[in-house]
Amino acid sequence: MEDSVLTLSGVPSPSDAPSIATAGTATTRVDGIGLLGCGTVGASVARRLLALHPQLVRAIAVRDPHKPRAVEWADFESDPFEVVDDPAVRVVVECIGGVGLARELVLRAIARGKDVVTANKDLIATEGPWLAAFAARTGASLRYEAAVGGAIPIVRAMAGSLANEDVLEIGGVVNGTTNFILDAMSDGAGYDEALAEAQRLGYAETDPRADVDGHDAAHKLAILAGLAFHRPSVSGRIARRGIGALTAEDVRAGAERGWRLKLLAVARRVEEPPAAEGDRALVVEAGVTPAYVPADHPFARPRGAENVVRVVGAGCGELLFAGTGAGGDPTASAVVADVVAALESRERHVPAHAGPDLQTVPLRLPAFERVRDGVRSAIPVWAAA
Ligand SMILES: NC(=O)C1=CN([C@@H]2O[C@H](COP(=O)(O)OP(=O)(O)OC[C@H]3O[C@@H](n4cnc5c(N)ncnc54)[C@H](OP(=O)(O)O)[C@@H]3O)[C@@H](O)[C@H]2O)C=CC1
Ligand SMILES: N[C@@H](CC=O)C(=O)O
Repeated sequence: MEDSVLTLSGVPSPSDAPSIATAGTATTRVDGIGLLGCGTVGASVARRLLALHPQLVRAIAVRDPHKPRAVEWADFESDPFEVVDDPAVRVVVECIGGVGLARELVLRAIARGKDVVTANKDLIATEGPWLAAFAARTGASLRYEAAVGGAIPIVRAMAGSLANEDVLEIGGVVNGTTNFILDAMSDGAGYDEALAEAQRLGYAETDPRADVDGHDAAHKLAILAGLAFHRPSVSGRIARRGIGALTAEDVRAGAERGWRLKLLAVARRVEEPPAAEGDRALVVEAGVTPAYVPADHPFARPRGAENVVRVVGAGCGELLFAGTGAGGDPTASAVVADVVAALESRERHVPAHAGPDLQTVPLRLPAFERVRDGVRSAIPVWAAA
């Protein structure tokens, strides 16, 4: 039983998990909240939680407790493990990011049966499938609405209202930083100045290469695809191209034809091989790529740090989820909703997927090719309905 949880097919199985898993799984009965990280997202979360539930916030851990912050809190902790271990903390809110320390902290919280809320798409898109299975074993819950689309409630919609939909396609514009940059470039700004502004506004990841190289969008697409197609799905298998090589000339060439240049992240069903031993295998085309989008298409609409996720289902038809996809306050809105759901335990947490991993093949789109100054460029065009 233990092995089946820790070795989900094709998903990395951290070697330290068994010892942590057996370290203690007692579920606490308190309602305290422990916040890990108080940066762009964490500070907004702290302000919202302190306004809503001041008596429930037990501890906030940061790297540098002496740094000035716009959060009214007297005693910042420097040891996040102490916050996780605090018997008064039942809900651990991870806003540190990355897959090193954050992963250790989330594992520890789950091992102790505590509810975990995280905005960390990197962690969920690389280890989410087995973390969810691990949480199911210890009685913990794992919620990550903020990991995709900032304030847009797409994770909850996919895990709840659309859980039984036959999804044919999911995706769209899921990275606010790159959308902000491409938008600014179409208004005449330079790439570097637009990126610097996105960083100043708190949209970009700590290392902005995660945004511009398409990693962040691939993480979000893996999470969406897992939810849409009910299969363990990790971002390392998603074909990815970023926006770093795009020029103002590329933006202009599209605009002349009525197209906007967007970083798209889309997964769509292409085939379904015959059932094997009761488990349906499922293949989807998935990719992150810059693409020209006709100006009247929903994918062309996001401005600045906005995102749009389109779900196309056999039953529901086309559904659009749009809104602010990055920044402290919009992301905190989703984090706090998860915290309240965990406190009230009134909604089931995001399900652990079973069965064979989602099989992905690269997204195929027609390309617009042109030669300028002897250099050939080919940028895909989103021509689908
Ligand atoms: N920014 C955004 O728009 C969005 C971000 N996210 C995700 O939210 C998460 C946080 O992002 P963001 O707020 O932008 O990141 P920041 O870099 O602004 O904040 C990170 C926080 O983690 C703290 N931290 C780092 N190391 C430690 C440590 N060893 N012990 C305790 N605390 C530590 C930092 O402390 P200190 O302040 O002392 O340096 C800081 O408060 C990431 O997973 C990100 O991908 C999700 C959606 C949107
Ligand atoms: N860096 C991310 C932040 C939100 O997820 C983005 O730009 O979308």
